[in-house]
Order: sequence, then structure tokens, then C-alpha cells
Amino acid sequence: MFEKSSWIRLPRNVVIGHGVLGETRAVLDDVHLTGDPLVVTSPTPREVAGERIVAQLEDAGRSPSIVTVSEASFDAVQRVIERAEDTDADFLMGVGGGKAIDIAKMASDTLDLGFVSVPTAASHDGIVSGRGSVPEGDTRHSVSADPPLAVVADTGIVADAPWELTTAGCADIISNYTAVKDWRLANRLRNVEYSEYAASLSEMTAEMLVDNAASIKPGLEESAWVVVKALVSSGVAMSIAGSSRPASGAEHLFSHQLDRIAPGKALHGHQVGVGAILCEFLHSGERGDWVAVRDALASIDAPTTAEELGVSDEEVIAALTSAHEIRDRYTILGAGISEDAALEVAAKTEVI
Ligand SMILES: NC(=O)C1=CN([C@@H]2O[C@H](COP(=O)(O)OP(=O)(O)OC[C@H]3O[C@@H](n4cnc5c(N)ncnc54)[C@H](OP(=O)(O)O)[C@@H]3O)[C@@H](O)[C@H]2O)C=CC1
Ligand SMILES: O=C(CO)COP(=O)(O)O
Ligand SMILES: [Zn+2]
Repeated sequence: MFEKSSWIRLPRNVVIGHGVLGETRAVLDDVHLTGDPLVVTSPTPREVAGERIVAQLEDAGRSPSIVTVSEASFDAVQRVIERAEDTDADFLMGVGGGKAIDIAKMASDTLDLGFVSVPTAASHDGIVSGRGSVPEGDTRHSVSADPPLAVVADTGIVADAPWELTTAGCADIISNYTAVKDWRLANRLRNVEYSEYAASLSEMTAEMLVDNAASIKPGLEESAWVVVKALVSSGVAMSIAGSSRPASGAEHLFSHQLDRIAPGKALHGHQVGVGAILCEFLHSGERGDWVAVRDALASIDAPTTAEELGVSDEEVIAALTSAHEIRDRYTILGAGISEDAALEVAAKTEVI
């Protein structure tokens, strides 16, 4: 039965390849973004890509502005909004990792201006998603936002980024396995709206990444290709679902709580990867697929333990036992797991 309309909002141009940053102006023209952008970036991405975009657009007679953000916060979003208004920006470009892209995405959503995503690292699957993630008060998870009109992912730049950023992106994809399990569980137990297309795409993306894990190596541009495509695919799954459900379950709740309890210690992707080991154990038990998840993470050099994440055992247990409180999202954690159960799963999976 058709109960309501559903909007699947996707970028029109997703341009991935070596040196495509040099084609930015053509990509913008193709989606009729012919005015002057505000380029939103963070310190390192500014050096590796932001300044080059500004120079390219100035050479073409445009007058872009640039703003650097250093932390993902609503204050930063507000500063970007004010700067966009002051400079009379026609559209926004997010150039960097998840922080710069999400801030630009949220600001353009508020301003009702077009947005273009220029990832400089393959570190997260928000590159194409219609979700923005900026922590505010108790809210740490993503909320709905306009997706980019275009994406320009230069694999030369992405391959040169620190390897740990790429392994974080891989882990964000590997976490799709448990996210989809949680989604199916929530559909069965709570009648949560579910899309088999989105779930299958999300799982298939994780499957293909794991199948190609042996070819994902530091400094190899081909690896950047493989990972960026997987991140795009995962973002599309979120767009089809109209929520982050295909890519975010209890392992993300765990990571969001770690952000609160142990801020700045580890990358988002690495945290959700370790969360996926724990949650896979909770889903399928001691002899279940958690070993496969752990081995897949280890095979691409992603952390599999609290120590490798740089957090304490106590912080892991605190995050796991309080993760269910973070949002109204039914998962394998249900109404919460006890400290004893958390200690057991963390010890048996050797996370602590
Ligand atoms: N909207 C969505 O759907 C999703 C959003 N997210 C969000 O994304 C964020 C995680 O993204 P992540 O990219 O890990 O975080 P950041 O944007 O903080 O980037 C991590 C680090 O990478 C650095 N960096 C980026 N590009 C390069 C490069 N080319 N060379 C060297 N360093 C580089 C940044 O430098 P610098 O310090 O200079 O900024 C930063 O230190 C989280 O907030 C998460 O919630 C995650 C998944 C989905
Ligand atoms: O990180 C995400 C998907 O990988 C977004 O998920 P959240 O909605 O939990 O922030
Ligand atoms: Zn994620």
C-alpha cells in the first residue's frame, strides 16, 4: 500500500578521478552554479584543495570567498551562515573531511542555497548523503539536510591523505553490516519503516569493500577509487532510505557516546568499526560473524581494540551501556545492556 510520497534526493554529478579538482569549474557550470561560492574548509584541506579551488574560480573571473572552520559545532555553522550572507554567496562548497562537508551542508540547508561536496579524504560516508552531523547539546547524530548538487572527489588528493583516514572510511562502510541487522530487527519488532533496496545496497557495498580489502593499500590511487565509490554507494543507500538507518545502527550509537565520553580520541570511522565488532557479537553470539567483522577491519589496518582507538576500557563500557540513550532508534541494544553484559562482550571480542 502506498501511504505517502517519498523523495529520493541525490547529487546530479558525482565526479571521481585523478586530477578532477581541476575540473571543478566545469562541474559547477554543468549544474548551473555560475555565481560566486563560499568555500567552507578546515586547515589541512584548505592547503591541499581549498586554495586551489579559489584560484581556479578567480582565474575564470569569479569572486569566491573562503572560510576555515576548526570544529564541528553549531557556532561554526552560524559563523559560516553569517559569512555567506556578508559575502552574498550564491552557493556553498564543503572542502575537506566530514567536519567541513557537514558544516557547509547544514549552513546551505538553512540558507536554502546550493551545496557542492569536495572530499579531501575517504574518511566517512557523508560525502553524498542528505544528512548533516553537527553535535549540539545532547544531539550527536545526523539530521536531514539538503544533499550536494555535485561531488568532486579527486583521487590524487584522497590517496595522498593520511592512510588512517582511508581506513576510517573503510570501517564506516564495514559497520553497514550491523546497521542493516539493526534496521531489520527494528522493522520486525517495532514496525520501523524499512527499504529492502536501501538495505541490500548498503550490505552489498560492505560486501564488495571486504572482497576487495586485499587491494586497498596505502598510497595506491586505485584504493582511493574503491573506497570513495563505496562511500558514495553507502550515501546513496541513506538517500533511498530517507534516513541514516542503512549505515547507522547500534555501532554508531556507541561511537556517538564515545565522542561525548572521550572526545577527539579517535576518528568516527574507527569508533564505529570497533562498535560493529561488539554489536555483531550481540546480534549473532560468540560463534557468530563478529570474527569476520574484526578480521575485515584488521585487514585494512583499522583499530579493533580500545587500546588501538586510544580510549580506556572503562570508556568503552560506559559508551556501550549508555549508547541506547542517545536517540530514539531501536537496535540490538534495546533498552540498554547491563555492565556485566557489556564487560562480557568486550572481553570475549578482545576489544578490552
Ligand atoms: N553527514 C553524514 O551522513 C555523515 C557524517 N559523518 C560525520 O563526519 C565526521 C567524521 O569525518 P572525518 O572526515 O573523520 O572528520 P574531520 O573532518 O574532522 O577530518 C578528520 C581529519 O582529517 C584531516 N584531513 C582531511 N583531509 C585531509 C587531507 N587530504 N590530508 C590531511 N589531512 C586531512 C582533517 O584536517 P583538519 O584538522 O585540518 O580539519 C582532520 O584532522 C563526524 O563528525 C561524523 O559524524 C560521518 C558519516 C556520515
Ligand atoms: O555516520 C553516519 C553513517 O555512516 C550517520 O549516522 P548518524 O545518523 O548516526 O549520525
Ligand atoms: Zn558513520
